[in-house]
Amino acid sequence: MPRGQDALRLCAMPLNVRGFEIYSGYFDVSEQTFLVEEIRSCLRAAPLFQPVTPRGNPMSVRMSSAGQFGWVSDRQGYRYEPKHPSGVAWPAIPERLLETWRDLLPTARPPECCLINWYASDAKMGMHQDKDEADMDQPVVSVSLGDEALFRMGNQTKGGKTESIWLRSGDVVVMNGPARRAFHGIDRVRANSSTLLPNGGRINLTLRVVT
Ligand SMILES: O=C(O)CCC(=O)C(=O)O
Ligand SMILES: [Fe+2]
Repeated sequence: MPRGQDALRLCAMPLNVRGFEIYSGYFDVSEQTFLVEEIRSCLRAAPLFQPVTPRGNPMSVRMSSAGQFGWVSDRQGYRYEPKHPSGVAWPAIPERLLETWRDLLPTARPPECCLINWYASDAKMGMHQDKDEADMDQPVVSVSLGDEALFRMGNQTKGGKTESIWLRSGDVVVMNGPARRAFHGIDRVRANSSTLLPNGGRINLTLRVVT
């Protein structure tokens, strides 16, 4: 159920926080439900796994990917791989997400990875930069589904002042320009703040150009 161009334009004015463009309520509930179904189908082909940091610490977020490349982390480091750890190819990126990318970023190259992050209510993601991509001038698009999460936005170097915002189900964040290289992370998830996912938790989808 692709949404009409007019509907897309209605939410074209994002909130700008330190260069992070936040499209609040970009997806309505029926579109969120559709996306969850699409992601469930991706996860049947490429199940969630628990990544380990290069230092050997398990991450609290479980992950998988769709697209030509998937992001993985283990003792060998952070990187993109053409296959899921089980050896199967990653499933295709759902068309609705490709459409969103084209809507928000008509001049960017198409995304080659959709990282699927799954947060249980106690999961978080430490402050980091997205910097495993070859062309860091290409934007990143992030979609939030399910429980709300406190998203912290910092600077292009570690430390300094930060600002936080609660991301809700259906929100989309574009990281482009200086914000593309800015530190960011998820401090916490607010349990039971959404009814989208029957067992609670949060899904974050991050679209990226890898090569
Ligand atoms: O979960 C989020 O909203 C952010 C995810 C993120 O920063 C990442 O996957 O690199
Ligand atoms: Fe990130």
